Amino acid sequence: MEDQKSLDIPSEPEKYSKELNIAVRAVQMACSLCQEVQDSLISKTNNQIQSKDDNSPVTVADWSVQAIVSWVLSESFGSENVSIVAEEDVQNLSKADSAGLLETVVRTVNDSLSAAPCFGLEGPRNPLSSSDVLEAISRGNSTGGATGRFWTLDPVDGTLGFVRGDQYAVALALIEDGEVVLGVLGCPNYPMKKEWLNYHHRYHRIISKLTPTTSESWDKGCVLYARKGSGETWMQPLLKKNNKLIWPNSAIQAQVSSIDNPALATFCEPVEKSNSSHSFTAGLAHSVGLRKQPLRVYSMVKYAAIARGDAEIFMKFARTGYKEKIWDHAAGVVIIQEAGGVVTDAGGCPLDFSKGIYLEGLDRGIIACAGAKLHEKILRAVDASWNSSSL
Ligand SMILES: Nc1ncnc2c1ncn2[C@@H]1O[C@H](COP(=O)(O)OS(=O)(=O)O)[C@@H](OP(=O)(O)O)[C@H]1O
Ligand SMILES: [Mg+2]
Ligand SMILES: [Mg+2]
Ligand SMILES: [Mg+2]
Repeated sequence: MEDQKSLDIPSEPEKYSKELNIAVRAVQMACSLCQEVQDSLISKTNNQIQSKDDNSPVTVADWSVQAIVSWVLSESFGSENVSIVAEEDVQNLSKADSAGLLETVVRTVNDSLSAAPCFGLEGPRNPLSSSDVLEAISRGNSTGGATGRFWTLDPVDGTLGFVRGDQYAVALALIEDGEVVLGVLGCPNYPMKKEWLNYHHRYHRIISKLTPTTSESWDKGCVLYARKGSGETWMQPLLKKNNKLIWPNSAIQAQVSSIDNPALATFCEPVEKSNSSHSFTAGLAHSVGLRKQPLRVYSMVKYAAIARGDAEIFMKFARTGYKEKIWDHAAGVVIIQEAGGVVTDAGGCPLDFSKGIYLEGLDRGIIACAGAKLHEKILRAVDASWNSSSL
């Protein structure tokens, strides 16, 4: 009887389950949008790649994804409850000579939102106007901090990879009282199985013209997600616009690699030398006996690679003076940790998401490893190499 009673007590719903559910769907929809824009960027030579003040690229996809994710979150939770720290602003879009660009963004946003039901989301009753879209993008201008709840969004991480037809990611995380509690990472060009990477999307595109592919063979991308403290990271294939969503969309668990011997490990790092010192990591790799060539991959796909066990070490040592932003790391950190990995700065401290838009106080760089033992070894090697390097 006792047992019967306890079974009758409804179990407490998992914390953040609604947030996670909506976030994964929104990222799926964003990935679909990005794939369409990336295809059009590559097929046409057009002027839709803009430069920001720091000369970094920004595209229709960056603004459009920020608009749709912001819109979906606001609709789902009420705009008064949603605070978002996101990368893009409306400055370039609102210029007098940007009318054409804004029009393209508005069209892209409405095309994407009209397919919201395919992702299990509700779209708007009427298409969004330019000012609705600008407002949705601007809602990403929160500044974060140590208390309360906010989302952080990198609508397109690795924009350089994106415009080059290569890897990029859509990254969304929920932060509460300074801790990342949810992370969702969409990787539209990172197939569910690493081996399919060889089947590179460029070839894929050519082949797909010849043979219509089923969703099984077509899923060249994946979405990873994790909830802090669950001890689980999940990965699902990318949804196509007209596939019916069957939640949780055949997700499988992702786990870090068990390799703890540096000689057998693969390390990944940013593609651009200006984003991380390749010479420092090359010296360090040599000192710990890493034999494999570094895997240089754009974007937070590097975090995904560690979480899935496709690589064991990720290092980023930005030049002195560069301050890492929270949206470039939040989703990746929780996804690696819940998959069994360890992420800290080079001093072994956790990354601090409680200080606003930057990871303040970061010691030298970021080190993510498949496990604690390997992480320990890399930290020691960084210390040993640091003083003899010119960084
Ligand atoms: N100088 C400098 N140093 C370090 N990091 C920088 C720098 N400039 C930009 N960024 C940020 O790096 C983000 C891309 O980082 P990645 O690790 O993916 O680098 S790379 O694209 O592989 O080279 C990139 O993210 P996105 O702008 O979303 O693409 C930037 O936020
Ligand atoms: Mg980024
Ligand atoms: Mg970005
Ligand atoms: Mg950028």
